[in-house]
Amino acid sequence: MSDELKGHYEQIITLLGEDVTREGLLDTPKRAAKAMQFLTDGYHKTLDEVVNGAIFESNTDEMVVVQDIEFYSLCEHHMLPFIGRCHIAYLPDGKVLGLSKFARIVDMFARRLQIQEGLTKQIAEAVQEVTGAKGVGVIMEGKHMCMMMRGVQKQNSSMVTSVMLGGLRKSQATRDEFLRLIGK
Ligand SMILES: Nc1nc2c(ncn2[C@@H]2O[C@H](COP(=O)(O)OP(=O)(O)OP(=O)(O)O)[C@@H](O)[C@H]2O)c(=O)[nH]1
Ligand SMILES: [Zn+2]
Repeated sequence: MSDELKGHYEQIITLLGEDVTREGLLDTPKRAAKAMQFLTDGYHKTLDEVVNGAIFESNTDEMVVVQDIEFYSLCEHHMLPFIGRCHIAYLPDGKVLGLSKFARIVDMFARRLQIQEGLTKQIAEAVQEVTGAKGVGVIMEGKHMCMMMRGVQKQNSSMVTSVMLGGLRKSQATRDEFLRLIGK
């Protein structure tokens, strides 16, 4: 697979007008293939693997917030990066999830071709599925290279998306608490 991808990168680089035999580019097709495979390795992961059983019993029923999880994704329209921060809140129902697993869930979905809205929803639904929480909220703030480096070239724009499930959807007060905790 990697060799095939490497061959395609050789063609792409040549079609872009470069000389793949010049010294600086000799290993570039291989590196590019490897980098792209890393940036899309979310396709080869499952929620079970990523969570690895790190669900713990707990009698806490207060909101838990994990904020400022950085993400790096690729937009499905241009395959250019969009990057930013993700904030996750949940209302535990007898179980809590290992802290690092929130970041692993974010990476698993971010390392695919995505639009930010879909990414936000997939993360929220995954957290809901593994924790069985009474409510889940996910807010993502992203900067899209396809809007900054090309196209309309707006360097200061960012996109905010949110998905609220269960108690975070139903209760304005709970949503407000989430926003307050992340300083919004
Ligand atoms: N809603 C949404 N749109 C996105 C996201 N990433 C990129 N886009 C948009 O997808 C659209 C694709 O529009 P097209 O007109 O088909 O493509 P294009 O000619 O390259 O568009 P421009 O970017 O306007 O030059 C653009 O408006 C992008 O800004 C995303 O995560 N969510
Ligand atoms: Zn794009």
